[in-house]
Amino acid sequence: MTIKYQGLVAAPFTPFGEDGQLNLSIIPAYAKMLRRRGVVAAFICGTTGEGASLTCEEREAVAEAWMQARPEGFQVIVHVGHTSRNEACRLASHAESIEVDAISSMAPFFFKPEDTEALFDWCDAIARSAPSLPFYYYNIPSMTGVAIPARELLEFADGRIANLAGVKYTYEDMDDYRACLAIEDGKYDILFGRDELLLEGWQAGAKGAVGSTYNYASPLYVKIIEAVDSDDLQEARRLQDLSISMIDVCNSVGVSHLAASKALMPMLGVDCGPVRSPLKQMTSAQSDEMLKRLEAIGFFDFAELSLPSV
Ligand SMILES: CC(=O)N[C@H](C=O)[C@@H](O)[C@H](O)[C@H](O)CO
Ligand SMILES: CC(=O)C(=O)O
Repeated sequence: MTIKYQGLVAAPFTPFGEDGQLNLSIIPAYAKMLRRRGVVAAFICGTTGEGASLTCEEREAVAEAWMQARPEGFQVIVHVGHTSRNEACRLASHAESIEVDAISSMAPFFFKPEDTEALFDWCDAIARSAPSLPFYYYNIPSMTGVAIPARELLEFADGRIANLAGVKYTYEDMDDYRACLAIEDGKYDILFGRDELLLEGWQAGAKGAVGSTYNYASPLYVKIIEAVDSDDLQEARRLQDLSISMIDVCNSVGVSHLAASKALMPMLGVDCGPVRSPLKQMTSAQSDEMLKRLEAIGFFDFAELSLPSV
């Protein structure tokens, strides 16, 4: 399989109105904004999209909205993972019926696969429900509690899942990451998913990356990739340090990183509204504090945004 995604893939927030219901009307502007800021595709209804907090009907509606809104050449990858395999399979066939570009599933996170074979069975059933679409296993042990090395899954599944395209790799096991890339010299597309380690991922051989912070800080990451590609490691490290400081700020204002960073989106012209229960919404005092701290690290310059007038 040739490499499919080259560059930055954003994992969009799911837009809600103040009533907590889906607000699909902003998705066309969201897709255009991402593309204008150097993003090549969207990975929807995953972690950042609060996929696990949506009903299946809502997830289908979000996928349909992105498919209708997407600009020419912009790709849509749909996360279909669920704790019920039947629901995941149903979401996969829906995604195929609306002709999305690829699907992905994380491991189930309540009853968990106990070994590689059980994880393979899970992925196999979902991949077979959308046989015409590339399937990516979404490796995210921090959220699922499933830390089966992705290399083991790929080796076990090799030749058995015809549409297995690769892994969306949100973990910091760089040995395993490299081992995945090395299988038959790059047979699989291994999308890197730790934004704070993009430099390390790119040096290891990543060609594509999926992340939440590419929603609002893509210009910074475009420059990290350019710096690594031109062997300017000093500059790449300086820029990656800015990414780490930015993520540290959003991690330390008293709510989840997701809730804090979702509150940045109005600055990009796409107000994604509140987060959904059980996540906590940030207060306006926390938001002011976050903006002050982001300004102090130069966020508005490196993310190419203008400081909101509050
Ligand atoms: C747990 C989580 O949301 N992981 C995201 C993607 O997979 C990342 O994009 C992180 O949000 C990002 O690396 C900041 O920690
Ligand atoms: C960041 C990411 O990939 C996700 O939200 O699923």
